[in-house]
Amino acid sequence: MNPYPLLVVTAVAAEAEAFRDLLDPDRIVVGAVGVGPAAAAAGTARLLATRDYRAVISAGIAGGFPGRVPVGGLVIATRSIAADLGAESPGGFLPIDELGFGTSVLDADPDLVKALRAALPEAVCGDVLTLATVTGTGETADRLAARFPLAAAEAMEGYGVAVAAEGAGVPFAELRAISNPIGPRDRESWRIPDAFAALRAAAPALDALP
Ligand SMILES: O=C(O)c1cccc(C(=O)CC[C@H]2O[C@@H](n3cnc4c(=O)[nH]cnc43)[C@H](O)[C@@H]2O)c1
Repeated sequence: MNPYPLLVVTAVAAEAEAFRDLLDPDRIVVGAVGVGPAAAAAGTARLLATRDYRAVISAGIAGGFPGRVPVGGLVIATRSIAADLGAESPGGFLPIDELGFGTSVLDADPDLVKALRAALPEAVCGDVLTLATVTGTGETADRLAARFPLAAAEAMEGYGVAVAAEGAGVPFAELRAISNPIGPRDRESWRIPDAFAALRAAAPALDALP
């Protein structure tokens, strides 16, 4: 058995507190590193530099693509995709992959995904988009859904955590609980307690990861 702890990275303290008390601190370290891909990458890199970890998980709440995952549901990322990293053009969005500046798509570690799927059979598996701007119109939601037919959710940190994990040579995965549908902004309707309940229900699955 790998002796090193698992690192679970959330954006805000409330997400970390949602399940920290359910996890053995000797086996799983939970850290809140800030909102957005830059804070996620910098904060994860800082934590990974302090000690050895066997894997890193980006976890927290997210928006879900309507019809692909329900509010209150869980999403296991097969890939974390920086959906707004690239350039606009008259012919459409050009990801950095097409600009020759690396990749906007990072695969989750297959062994972690397999273990999460086994422990959370009710979770949806799909791409999770990382955006610096929360989608707030139906037009943007439709455009993203068409550009990313395999995307189940969007959040603001996964790709940043994945970049830091890749830089440190540590396996990465992303687990999201859906607090709101992606679409016209209606912050009052976000069901954060339901998403936190889903995160708490997923705590044993984190404990079971290799
Ligand atoms: O208001 C609260 O009680 C509260 C508690 C925990 C977290 C929050 C946040 O607003 C955290 C922002 C966090 O949420 C992710 N998120 C959630 N829905 C979406 C979305 O539709 N699009 C993008 N990101 C979303 C995101 O990862 C942020 O870090 C509030």
